[in-house]
Amino acid sequence: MHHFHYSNGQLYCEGVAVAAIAAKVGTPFYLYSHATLQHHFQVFDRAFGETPHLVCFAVKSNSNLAILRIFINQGGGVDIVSGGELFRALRAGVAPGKVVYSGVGKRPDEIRYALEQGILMFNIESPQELQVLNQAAGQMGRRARIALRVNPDVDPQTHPYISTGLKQNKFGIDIDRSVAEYLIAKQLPHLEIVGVACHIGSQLTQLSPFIETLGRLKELIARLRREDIQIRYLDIGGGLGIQYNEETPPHPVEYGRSIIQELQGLDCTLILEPGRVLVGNAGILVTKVLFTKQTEAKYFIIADAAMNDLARPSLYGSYHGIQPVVEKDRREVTASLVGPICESGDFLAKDRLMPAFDPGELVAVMSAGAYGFTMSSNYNSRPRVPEILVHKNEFYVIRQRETYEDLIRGEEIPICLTGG
Ligand SMILES: Cc1ncc(COP(=O)(O)O)c(C=O)c1O
Ligand SMILES: N[C@@H](CCCC[NH3+])C(=O)O
Repeated sequence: MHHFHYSNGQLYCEGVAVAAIAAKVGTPFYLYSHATLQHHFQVFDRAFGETPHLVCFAVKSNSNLAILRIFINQGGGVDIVSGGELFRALRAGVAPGKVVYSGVGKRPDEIRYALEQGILMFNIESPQELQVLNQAAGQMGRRARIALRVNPDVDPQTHPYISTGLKQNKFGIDIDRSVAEYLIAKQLPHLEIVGVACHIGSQLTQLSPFIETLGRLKELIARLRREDIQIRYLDIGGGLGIQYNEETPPHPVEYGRSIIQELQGLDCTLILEPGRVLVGNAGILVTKVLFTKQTEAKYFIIADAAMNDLARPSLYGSYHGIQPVVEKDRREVTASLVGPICESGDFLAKDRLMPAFDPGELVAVMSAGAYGFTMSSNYNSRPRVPEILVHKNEFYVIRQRETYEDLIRGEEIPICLTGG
């Protein structure tokens, strides 16, 4: 559903003109539609109907407290990968019993924090982690609920940097070895085996890799049950793709239907960890053109947002739609939309046909709600941009623009350098 739309040649987010927000908050900024976020959650959640399930939003895709709160208010849980994400999610109001914790490198302090809070489940990614968690739980007088995150060796057919379920990836425990690890875990006194977890990659545009994975997970659960290891939760991760350009990913309803069908009679509570599909198309990045520049080789449109604000194009060569905030009659040019950062890899769109934007014009970088702000940095000492949420006919600053003072917070010049 699209709550970003044009009316009288102006881009709107729900009932608010994007240009009016820009006039108030300056550029660049991230802009999200509350209605879209809520709608995406509901559609995804309802796609699993009466099947016992929990939608654990992948915090890494967008960790703004207000956005987490929207999903939590709908009954959602969270998938976290760090102590920092746990802290955020708790601040946003999540019940610890709805938190699953993935990641290949959990630190001892992060493990203790999650144990203290009593999260739903640790998704264990190595034999050593199993031992460390058991020990930590023992020391704290707790019992940790666990799943093993298995690596099924399935090709998700996505960008190599974001595929996670192949043998050569660092993630999970080889599915063929996982039964042996489950048997070890069963002997560890401070662990309670409750689940099986898996996540094969991100931005998947086909159902077949999911289905192939489910087949392997079902087999594994059957084998575990023969070993008298009871599995209550099956966590199948996230990864459902969205349309950035010409992709045709399955609709969440189709995704849900095929999964339910595949898992009939399994008698597990399903856990899902969607990120991108909930937030990706619910947000845009709004930037302003500073200059245009014709060189001998190319035409550049230089904007005030850069790779530090949105890393995806530079990092993965990803496509994001580029649209005017205020439409006007004009030609199209083959251009690169670039930022002020001192790297030639700093582009938001490269050698593409786009409107011939003029200096001073606002540009919307589409589908920027997932892995946009969360992957942003202060490179080139650029303050991170604000995040704005539109709800009905109002807009709310849900994260303020960083200041120069914010940039140096925590830094100190030691006395040995000041001669004091
Ligand atoms: C363990 C885990 N769960 C969930 C996700 C969310 O993925 P996506 O945003 O593709 O739905 C990721 C990232 O790919 C992940 O690593
Ligand atoms: N950061 C990636 C997705 C990574 C998924 C993390 N498991 C992207 O923007 O597409």
